[in-house]
Amino acid sequence: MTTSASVPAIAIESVTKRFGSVTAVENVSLEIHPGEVLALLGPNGAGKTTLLDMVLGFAEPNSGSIRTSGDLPKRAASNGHVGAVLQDGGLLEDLSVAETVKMVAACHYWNAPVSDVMQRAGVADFATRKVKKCSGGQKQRLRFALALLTDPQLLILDEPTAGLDASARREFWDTMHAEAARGRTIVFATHYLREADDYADRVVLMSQGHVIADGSVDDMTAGLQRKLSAQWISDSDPHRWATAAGLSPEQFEYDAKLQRIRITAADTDRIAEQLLAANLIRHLNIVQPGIEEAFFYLTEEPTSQEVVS
Ligand SMILES: Nc1ncnc2c1ncn2[C@@H]1O[C@H](COP(=O)(O)OP(=O)(O)OP(=O)(O)O)[C@@H](O)[C@H]1O
Repeated sequence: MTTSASVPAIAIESVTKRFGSVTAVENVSLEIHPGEVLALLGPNGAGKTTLLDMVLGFAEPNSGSIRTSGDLPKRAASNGHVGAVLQDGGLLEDLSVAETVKMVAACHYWNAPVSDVMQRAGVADFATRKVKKCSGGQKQRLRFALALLTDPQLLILDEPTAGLDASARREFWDTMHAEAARGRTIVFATHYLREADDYADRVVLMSQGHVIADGSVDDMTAGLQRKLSAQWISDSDPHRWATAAGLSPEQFEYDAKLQRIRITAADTDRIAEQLLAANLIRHLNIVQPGIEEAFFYLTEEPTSQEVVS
């Protein structure tokens, strides 16, 4: 596997894709560098699959250009420079796992040693099992083995762990992590925000065909409000304190039964210092917003799905 740091792994320039009256992707530009692990997030219909399909050469943009390792997507894919794990890429149910890998290997002009690929993708242990007897997680590993056959510099994964249980997801990502450590560029679309947080160096958030945020999870959560909670231990009225501190009723809550205050604010550190200095609270807890909060805030998805620890 060779990578050149000077040529972007993927260069997307002002790309727009329409389906009739629907604009699935609008004027998107992105540069993805060799060795990056990038998560593509966004609500249903945001344009993630359409963008990945264009990167893989399955669809053509209406305008703009895409290059993968400096090449046209179709050429890069046919040269084996790009591997893809798609959610429901077809598999022949009556073949065994090993037969499937060998058959697909035979279709390539060049392939990495089959036994090595099977080992790396974690399918060697169930190599003789028929595809129809494999679990969802095992089938995804098999698709992953097929994607690795040409030793591609770039791996594109569209919702690779959709429908898998937590342990199958973790096993899949452990394997993927090892491939990222080998310097492969990995771009994956997911609805599991935790996966983006755990495995990606960079997160691109799409909504309605546009890129609305691009950076690390820390960048995306930096400006969000934190949540402070603590036990109120003073005889004074917490509401009076909150008003004097300039907190609005939306920012301040007091549970008289539990004697706990809850504050939502950007400057919780300063507020905590004041409360502690005046000996008003104990058992202080400040929660930093995570990727879920950033996602729902930026995409304005309903907050009922918000996960607050
Ligand atoms: N072949 C197609 N014909 C017509 N419209 C399409 C086609 N493919 C996608 N679309 C539309 O383009 C928009 C973007 O869809 P896309 O599948 O790219 O979104 P997504 O972010 O991958 O969504 P999801 O998370 O639900 O998979 C949607 O409005 C979708 O209905």
